[in-house]
Amino acid sequence: MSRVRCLVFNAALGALDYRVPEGMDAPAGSVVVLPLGPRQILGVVWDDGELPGDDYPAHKLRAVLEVLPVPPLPAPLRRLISWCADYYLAPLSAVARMTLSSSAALKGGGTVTEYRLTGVEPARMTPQRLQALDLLQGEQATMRELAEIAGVSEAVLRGMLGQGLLEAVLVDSDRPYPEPDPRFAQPALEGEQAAAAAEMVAAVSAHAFQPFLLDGVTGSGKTETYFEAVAAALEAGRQVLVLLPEIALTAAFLGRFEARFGVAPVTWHSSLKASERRRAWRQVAFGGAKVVVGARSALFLPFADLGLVVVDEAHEVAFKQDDGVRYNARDVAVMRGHFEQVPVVLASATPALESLQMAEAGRYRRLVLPSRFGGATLPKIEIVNLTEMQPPRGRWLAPPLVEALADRLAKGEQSLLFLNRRGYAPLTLCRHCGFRFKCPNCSAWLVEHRLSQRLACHHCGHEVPPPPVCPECGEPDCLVACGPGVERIADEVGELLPGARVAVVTSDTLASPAAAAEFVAQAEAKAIDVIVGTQLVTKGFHFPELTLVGVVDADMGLDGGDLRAAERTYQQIAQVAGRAGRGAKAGAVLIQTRHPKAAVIAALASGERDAFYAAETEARREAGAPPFGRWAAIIVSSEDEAEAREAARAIGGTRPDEPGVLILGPAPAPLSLLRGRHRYRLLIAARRSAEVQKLIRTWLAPLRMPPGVRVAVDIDPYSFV
Ligand SMILES: Nc1ncnc2c1ncn2[C@@H]1O[C@H](COP(=O)(O)OP(=O)(O)OP(=O)(O)O)[C@@H](O)[C@H]1O
Ligand SMILES: [Zn+2]
Repeated sequence: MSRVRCLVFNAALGALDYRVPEGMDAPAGSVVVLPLGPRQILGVVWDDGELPGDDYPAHKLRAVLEVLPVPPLPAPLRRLISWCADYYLAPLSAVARMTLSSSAALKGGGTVTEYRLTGVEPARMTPQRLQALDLLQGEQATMRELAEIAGVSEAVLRGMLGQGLLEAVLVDSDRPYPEPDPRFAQPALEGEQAAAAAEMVAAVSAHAFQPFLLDGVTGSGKTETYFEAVAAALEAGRQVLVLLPEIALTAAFLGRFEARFGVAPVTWHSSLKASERRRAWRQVAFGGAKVVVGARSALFLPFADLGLVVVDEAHEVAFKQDDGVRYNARDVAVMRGHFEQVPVVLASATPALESLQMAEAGRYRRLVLPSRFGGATLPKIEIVNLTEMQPPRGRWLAPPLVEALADRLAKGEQSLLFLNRRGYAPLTLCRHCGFRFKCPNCSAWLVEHRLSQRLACHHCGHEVPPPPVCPECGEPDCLVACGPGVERIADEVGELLPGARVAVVTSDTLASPAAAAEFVAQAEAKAIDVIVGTQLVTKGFHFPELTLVGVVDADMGLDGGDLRAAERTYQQIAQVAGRAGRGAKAGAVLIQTRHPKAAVIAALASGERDAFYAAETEARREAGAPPFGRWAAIIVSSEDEAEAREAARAIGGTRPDEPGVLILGPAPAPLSLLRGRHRYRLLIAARRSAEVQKLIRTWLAPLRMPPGVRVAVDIDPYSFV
């Protein structure tokens, strides 16, 4: 009889032992159905000796009920899951659950019935049918998903099915994806591109772990260059994972991929339909999905034969997940490459300081693309000193920027204004009594969104329509908007340049890949004159006719005292500046600031990136901050403020005393109320050599917290709110 220890998806249960019945094959990694009391639960057979368990007597063991029809999770992936759980102090089951991310896929292949429009005109039109006919153009999905897309009930759709307006289509969830062709349209690489590509290609062929930092200025052709490594992996018959920081970038990426490889890659993100998830997951596991492009969650997919991992825009903070398992996808990607024994490419024009440091230390191989492709020049950067040139009252664009916008409009060229603030105004108050609109669940102001006519909290999603009278003093029509958001800047552009076609681009307006694709198409067709956007438009996009970038408020990210404030400001502004002048026409960038002498602004203006990074690196080294020290945060929260405070104090009271480890706090978090929970923070700052995880584990393990208290550990934190 063979005995297996299984990981089950309930952290409280730990690992459980089962018996493998005669004739059943259940090697490590097998996804299995297990009996537990009267229930059946999902589990994964784990490696012998890896998980602690008890010596439950062999004759009492219950038998594994079934091995699910998917390949066992491969050994490198199991090691990655274990590593993540250890490193990020997360329950193993929580990490493993990120791998088993399609429950339908586990049940095997099969057919799904989907529906689509037939093109038949209805005998009787109703407003709901009209809406469905409009919104379902080009869609094919299950009834439930179509109902969601169309915003009508399933009953309406069933009625349409009965009338022949919709038809059923049987979809095989195991149908293969078309294979990308590595030789479909090979570009001729320029000298430095070719040299960088050759190194990456060699590493792919060697099938050995090798992290690369592909450090190329904006528009240098990093994508084309790493595509050669992708091609090499395809030639070798292996799979590739490309991680992008946001779904909004996927649309542009798909087009470029298809132009190079003949077909679109497989996509993986949270807005996939259930049937697409099932198909993608299974094809990844069986090796039929050759190239997967996805958000950070794609990192835990069960690739059958991975040959290369690429993290594009690798400096992006969006790779850090700040709830559930708090991991950094950039770092986990490197670990995945390590366990899979394959190269990992981190591509960026503004690498994270951590990544540059790793290159400096010789752990990553740095590949440099110093100039733009095709002779395009980097844009000219000018500072607009707002203390000398003020916009008129109630406006945010200073005269030089307005002039430059008017000039581009007259020439038929495109402009981009960057302000990292969604909505119309960040604060709304009553002119009469001074009342400020605050979120009831968070310590944050409500942000006015005029397009959707809402006051919204950007932390918890709480929304209210703007009230006709002040809720405090009852005065009608008394609300004033304070400060600018992108919508307000768009209004200002509309007033200053009446003919301009203005597009607001934020996560609100580009919520889906389809919306993003539409925006890219419009911008490429020159149907947009001025783009006003948040950080979403700072990277990845390539619009050759865009010749002017205006940074509305360069100082915004600098206050707050965040560890990475200067670095992030540098990255965002350098990235958005990089959108200008990518084609034949030269670009210009105007940066509005009240602090032209601040080191980061001066570095942007002079283009002295290396000097800026060097100074930043020295400051971090002196402060013992990451990457020279290890930081971790403990966040204690409860719906009850006193309970949160007490729990945080109790944790603080048992703090370990170790040389080289400094523990600060507990202190109320800057965002002291979030989604209805009161929050306290502790910060652990340790020497690089300290075993921070072990220290936290032994510190927190004996503490018993009231059920309403949550204690979250954030290793290498990015957020300090
Ligand atoms: N060798 C090449 N042959 C043909 N076209 C190229 C080549 N290299 C780059 N390009 C083109 O130049 C443009 C800029 O390249 P790309 O977008 O890959 O730059 P990037 O370095 O990724 O830029 P960013 O970091 O600013 O997003 C693209 O349109 C790309 O197709
Ligand atoms: Zn809120």
